[in-house]
Amino acid sequence: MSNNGRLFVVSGPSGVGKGTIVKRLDKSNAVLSVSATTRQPGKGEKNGIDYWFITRSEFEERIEKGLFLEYAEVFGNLYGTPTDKTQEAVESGKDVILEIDVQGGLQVKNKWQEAAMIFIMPPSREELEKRIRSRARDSEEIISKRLEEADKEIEIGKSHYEHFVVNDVLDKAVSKVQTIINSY
Ligand SMILES: Nc1nc2c(ncn2[C@@H]2O[C@H](COP(=O)(O)OP(=O)(O)O)[C@@H](O)[C@H]2O)c(=O)[nH]1
Ligand SMILES: Nc1ncnc2c1ncn2[C@@H]1O[C@H](COP(=O)(O)OP(=O)(O)O)[C@@H](O)[C@H]1O
Repeated sequence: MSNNGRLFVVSGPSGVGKGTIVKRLDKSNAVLSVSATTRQPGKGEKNGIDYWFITRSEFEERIEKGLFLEYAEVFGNLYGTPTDKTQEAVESGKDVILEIDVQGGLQVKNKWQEAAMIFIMPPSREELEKRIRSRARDSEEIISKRLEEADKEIEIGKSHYEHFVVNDVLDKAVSKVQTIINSY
């Protein structure tokens, strides 16, 4: 059928502002995919809205059953995109936005060549560090891990993604991502 929605992968280092950007995209013809994760819910996070919070054994069971479009371990926790919800949305003509890490992004691209790959870049390393700190939820150890990982993610992003948006001024970054989505 011709009126299927499209898949948009949005990746970028932790703290760059992916979550903030995707929340502000036009949802009239697009949905945000809700991932499953084994990490603990953060303050104010709701099951089924921010993530599907499940145990590691439930997650592993779902891997065995082949229920994930992609999954990856990020900072010690498993994260995955449920295939059924994505499929349903796409078949109903909705675009689906996947805010996932680069490992997952590459898996999606392998299975679904038409997926559009968008990478969010920080204006600078200093600004990235500031944003990670501004969330005030990570320990020093986790913060330095996230920064180390950021360099690796950016390298992978540069070689495998098609669209790059620097998240400097938020409104501008949102409209650039929106323009990319609208161009498909
Ligand atoms: N591969 C994959 N990565 C995901 C998924 N959901 C979230 N992530 C990524 O996991 C990382 C950690 O997410 P989270 O715990 O929400 O923290 P934060 O995004 O860094 O604030 C981020 O890079 C997310 O993009 C998913 O379903 N699959
Ligand atoms: N353009 C921006 N300028 C300044 N701060 C931003 C900008 N975009 C996002 N932030 C802030 O940076 C922090 C990390 O953003 P978040 O969306 O949680 O990142 P990610 O989902 O990539 O981990 C949040 O405190 C958010 O409010």
